[in-house]
Amino acid sequence: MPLPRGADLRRRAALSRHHPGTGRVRDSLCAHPRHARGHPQRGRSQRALAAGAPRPARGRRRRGVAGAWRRRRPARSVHRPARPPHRSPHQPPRDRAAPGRVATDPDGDPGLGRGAQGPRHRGRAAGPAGLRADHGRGRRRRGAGARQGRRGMTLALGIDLGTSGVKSVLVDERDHVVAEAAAPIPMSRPRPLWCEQEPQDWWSATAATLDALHAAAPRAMAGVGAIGLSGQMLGVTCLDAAGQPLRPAILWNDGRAEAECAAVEAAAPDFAGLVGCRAMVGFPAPKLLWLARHEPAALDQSRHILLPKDYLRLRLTGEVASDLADASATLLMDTRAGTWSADLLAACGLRPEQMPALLASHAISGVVLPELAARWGLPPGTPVVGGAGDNMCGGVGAGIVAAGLASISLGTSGVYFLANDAFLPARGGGMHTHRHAVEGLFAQNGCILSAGAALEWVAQLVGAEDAGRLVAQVEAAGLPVTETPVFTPYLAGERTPHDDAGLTGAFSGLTARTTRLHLAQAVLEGVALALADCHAALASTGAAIHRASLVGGGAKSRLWSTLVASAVNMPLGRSNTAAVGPALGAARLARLGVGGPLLAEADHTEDWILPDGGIAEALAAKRARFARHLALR
Ligand SMILES: Nc1ncnc2c1ncn2[C@@H]1O[C@H](COP(=O)(O)OP(=O)(O)O)[C@@H](O)[C@H]1O
Ligand SMILES: O=C(CO)[C@@H](O)[C@H](O)COP(=O)(O)O
Repeated sequence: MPLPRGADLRRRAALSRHHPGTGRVRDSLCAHPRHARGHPQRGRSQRALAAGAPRPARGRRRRGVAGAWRRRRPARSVHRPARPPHRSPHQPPRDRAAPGRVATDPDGDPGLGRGAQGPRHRGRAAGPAGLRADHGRGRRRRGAGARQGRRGMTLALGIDLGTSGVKSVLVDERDHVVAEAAAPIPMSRPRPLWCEQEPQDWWSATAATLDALHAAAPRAMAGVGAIGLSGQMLGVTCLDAAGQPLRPAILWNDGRAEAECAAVEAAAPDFAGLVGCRAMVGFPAPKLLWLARHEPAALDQSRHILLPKDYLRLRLTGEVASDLADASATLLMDTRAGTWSADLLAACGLRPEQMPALLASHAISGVVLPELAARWGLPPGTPVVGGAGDNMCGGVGAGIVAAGLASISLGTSGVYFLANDAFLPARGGGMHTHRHAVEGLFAQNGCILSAGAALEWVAQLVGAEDAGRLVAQVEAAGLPVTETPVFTPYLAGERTPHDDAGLTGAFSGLTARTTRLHLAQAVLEGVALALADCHAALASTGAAIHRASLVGGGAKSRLWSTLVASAVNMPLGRSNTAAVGPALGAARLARLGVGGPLLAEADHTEDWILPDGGIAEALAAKRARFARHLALR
């Protein structure tokens, strides 16, 4: 059972004495990513920087001068269910924890080998195999984890519930990832257009990563000052009063609710102006109306409707809450006001009490349950902050914390995310505007539904051992873009710019010389072309994109990164933490929540991926054929 709140706070007070903060103070302008060495716009006007500098970060930095990360009280408005949830009724009675893979600073925690590996999941490598835990700083950072343990320095733990798996990272006060672990999550497509996951699998995978981190880096876990949550967005999770899932979660790439979109939009006179975009398939509001129409009992019995990472919060802390950023994409909120809309809830058959309390992304939502803190060697009463959707957290992880900065995510989905200091609702083109995790900022988004998902699909199709190895073979082959087929990645319909759940994927230009590697490269190119469509949709709104960075698992590939840079014709920053960007962003929000700086280090960018003239020309030549595939639906 959850510890009584008063006891939690007493433990937390004790903790704050034992873990004095070490927040660093940096000049806010110098910390801006555009000032990074090698940045293409370095030295340009400072006005946008001054205007766009994130307010919370400045505030925290000032507090950091006092030398300690402040501890904050958990939000009062959060709700606790009758008892902590333990297992989904959809699961077999065994613990389905997928063993996590872990990578740590090789010298960080003595006595533990690096890269303890769990078994493969469905024949694919689990998690970000091959990522070095210290991201290439092993020699310079020798012994860092051990020192942290001795000095009691404060680390932040970021947990990212991606669609393909959970990634958890331990981040030190200089923003270095000292250990990370990953565990896969299965996905189910039980009917055409449907896409679901079991909340219990989210929790099992999360627990597996934290077990792995605890086993590999116990001292670092003992130094954790706060936890942040990032998660795949838009998932609908229906829970009973005890926190038990009533059905599998309906994911962001589920296309069942097309018929419900018009009815949802009709519920507000200026729907897009209120929520930030048109009602589109895959978003929570139409999916909830679908449940009201097709599974009314499940909706009626739901005591709580949660987003994916908020289910993790419930399991971690026993608290029911969400953050304003992730919740702003439900299409059930007055996005500017930051409140649930009574009209939209009613239109979807929802009762206001079914919705969680809303918090800022850096606000403390609760503390880790005592038995879990003991299991993972976390300090008793470790606070968990609001966190945000994975795209907002990916943005924070990539330093996208001022207007005009963008990130492009190559995860299961592909997302173009542009931070803005104005709320600019999207009125078409499959675009969507939400709140950013950084207070005062919003973000314009374009999203393609199958980026890594398309790569995974072709890897399975051609019998590759795993997607990463297939990409390595493609890179080694060096095939000219002029010789590969054209591929449209509409395997689950498409959101931006088409907003059409009925679109299908296609290859064209196959010849007797086409090999499995040609097909695989065509998929990478097709994703790049689809992201170029997002870029064009964003540009058509008049958006000024000063700089863009890559995040997500696909960013591990130089070829894929170059294809994307060439398709959008922009240099793209790529950091050593790109593949765990959302988890890093969640950790940064956690640190902010306990009085540390948002960005402790100016920039992680290791290299700039430049557009390649030849590739850009070949992709441009393929664009007309790519567009013609739309007629093949
Ligand atoms: N070495 C690699 N090169 C290119 N893509 C990769 C590589 N390794 C993994 N991926 C892709 O990265 C995707 C996972 O990225 P990730 O950001 O973790 O996604 P999510 O957050 O949706 O779980 C997978 O779909 C996989 O196809
Ligand atoms: O629907 C969206 C954003 O609107 C997706 O981007 C999900 O948030 C899934 O993210 P990944 O698992 O692909 O990172």
